[in-house]
Amino acid sequence: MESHIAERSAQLPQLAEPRNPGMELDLDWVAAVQANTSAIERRCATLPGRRSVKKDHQAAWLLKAISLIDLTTLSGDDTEGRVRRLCAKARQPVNAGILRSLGMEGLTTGAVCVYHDMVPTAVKALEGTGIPVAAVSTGFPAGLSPFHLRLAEIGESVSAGAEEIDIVISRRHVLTGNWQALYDEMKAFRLACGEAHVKAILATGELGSLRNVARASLVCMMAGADFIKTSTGKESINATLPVSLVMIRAIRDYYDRTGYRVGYKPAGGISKAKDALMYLALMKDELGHRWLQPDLFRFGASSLLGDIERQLEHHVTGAYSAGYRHSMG
Ligand SMILES: O=C[C@H](O)COP(=O)(O)O
Repeated sequence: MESHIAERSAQLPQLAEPRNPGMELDLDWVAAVQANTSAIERRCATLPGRRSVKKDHQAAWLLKAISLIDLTTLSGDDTEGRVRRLCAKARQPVNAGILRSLGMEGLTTGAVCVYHDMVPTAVKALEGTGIPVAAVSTGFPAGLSPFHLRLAEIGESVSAGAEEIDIVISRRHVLTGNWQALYDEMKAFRLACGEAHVKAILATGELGSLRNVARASLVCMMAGADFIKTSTGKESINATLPVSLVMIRAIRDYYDRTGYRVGYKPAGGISKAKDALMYLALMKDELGHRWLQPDLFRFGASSLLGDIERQLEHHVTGAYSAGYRHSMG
């Protein structure tokens, strides 16, 4: 059992994906974008029943999910100690004995995601591991600080060693249909990131309609986003399956039209292993295996890993441990 679980969860050899360079803003394409809400909701309603994977398959998918987590702490009371503990968890996400028995020693999370002030601590704690640090930026979560400060914040996080920058867009540009302003803003953010990869947080729960989500996704990709991400985790509605379907299909359309693969990051409120499996099934159905690699898919999650660890422990030992035994920070 062990070796084939490891085999099934092994990542594809690292593929060199060219970065999305973006393109001119194509307002005709943006205007033509539609989202059929009832068809999208019908499609998502079929997911929970149809896609349950069992036993060894489930363990393999859960191990895969771990490699795709941006292990996150974004709290006002974050301390260096909490971030160091989180980084230790990113380096060894599951109890060593369990990983050994599943043949998955060396497994890590996809990244660690923190506020700017915590970047140096995380970079130091992850030295030599190859695990990147992601910084939320641009006045996260509201994104309403002065524009020049939002650009400067990106630069400071990159200088401090963040390899990934999660920016927040100005929701008002979407709500007022000012696609040029959204495009210009996103383009400036991408430029400020330099070599660091940029994830565009749309805050979908605040965009008013699925059509707006689809159009904002497209404009951010046109402006050079490496990833599009649902939420900050601070909106009252965060990642959902319908929003994910809309964003994933926007990614597919963009790929079909330009040949560039953009990544997807659902974030906020994903805390159960079974929910993670549903997202992975959706990705596989809509975009295929290539999009299940850390360079093209991440979960933004602060507590998902704890539940996955519990499920894996149950898989190996037959018993569930209490949730408090799997705290993150
Ligand atoms: O980007 C990540 C989110 O802020 C995490 O949200 P969560 O705490 O609901 O998992």
